[in-house]
Amino acid sequence: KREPGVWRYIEFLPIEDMSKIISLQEGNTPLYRCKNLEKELNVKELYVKNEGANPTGSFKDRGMTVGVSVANELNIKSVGCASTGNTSASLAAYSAKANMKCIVLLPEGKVALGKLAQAMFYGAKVIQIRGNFDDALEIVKKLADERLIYLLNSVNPFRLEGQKTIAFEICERLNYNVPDRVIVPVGNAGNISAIWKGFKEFYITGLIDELPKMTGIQAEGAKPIVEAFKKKKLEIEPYKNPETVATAIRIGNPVNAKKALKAIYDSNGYAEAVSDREIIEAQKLLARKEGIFVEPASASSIAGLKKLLEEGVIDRDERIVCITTGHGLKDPDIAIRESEEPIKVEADLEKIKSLLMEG
Ligand SMILES: Cc1ncc(COP(=O)(O)O)c(/C=C/C(=O)C(=O)O)c1O
Repeated sequence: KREPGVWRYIEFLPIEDMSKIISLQEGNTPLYRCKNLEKELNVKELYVKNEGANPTGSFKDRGMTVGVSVANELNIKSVGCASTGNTSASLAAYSAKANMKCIVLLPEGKVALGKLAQAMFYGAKVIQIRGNFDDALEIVKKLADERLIYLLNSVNPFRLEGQKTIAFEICERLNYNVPDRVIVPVGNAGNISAIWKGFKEFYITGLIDELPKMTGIQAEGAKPIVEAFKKKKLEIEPYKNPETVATAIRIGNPVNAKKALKAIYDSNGYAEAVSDREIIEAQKLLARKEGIFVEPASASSIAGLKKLLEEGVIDRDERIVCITTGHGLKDPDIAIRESEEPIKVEADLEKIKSLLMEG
């Protein structure tokens, strides 16, 4: 009997020497049936695939276990990436286990606290640049061109090979009853492309006989893929200054835009943008209705579902899977800012009882 997790699907993964695999037992994340949210949103069948349950708290671990294992096979000694945070946290962890040097470039002041703590604590060399993610990516690409680092952003196809296992797990867990629609938050656009690749591979091998509509959600202030989709184009107009509270997807020039748009067109899917307010409301709804705490960017898939139901794009009787991509603890500042103030009081029973009465 095979262990669950990314390497359960080893025949679909690009590794020759299994002894070189670097794994933190990633994958095998929960697929929750969200009956409370179904009532709230008036949909028939809604699941949430919570990638926040991965070892470093995001779906990036799926891509990194494969990317770093391949780097290990190639006897690479130093790896690097640009990151809005989660990629750097994940690469720092996997490269530590692989005994590789790790350098990460982050947009100064725009990385959520938990992610910065991870990258630092796992021992990566953390460089904060005065610029945004896209500026950082341009630099690490040049470092890679000069062979100074092995690049593990999602321009590296081995990253997508690991992330496609999200589709495999959804299929297995639903006994190969493929969802009608899979909704994914989109930043650099690697994940939606990878998930589509996974469904297609299960289709080609005859394990499933239908394919889901791939639906990408971006933030209003960083939606080059949504704009291209609305014009039915394959080329994007990059954003010079992407802006959103969902800093994980604060990306203006997604490297996988073409792959993502092809996935959306080929699957008869859709792309939509949501406001920061809609993202935060969805983040709160998911926590307070289903007990699932995710970081803002993750909740954009829920915000997008709500919006597309209201717009009549998504039918209420579809079987829907929303991917939530990162744990809520990644961004504690926003969670505290968006919550009711704690009450400060002496440790006095009567006082506390009176507070309980207030309800
Ligand atoms: C929580 C969360 N949700 C969604 C995305 C978007 O996925 P892609 O569309 O595959 O980029 C990210 C991406 C983060 C980085 O790009 C990075 O960490 O550098 C994320 O962390």
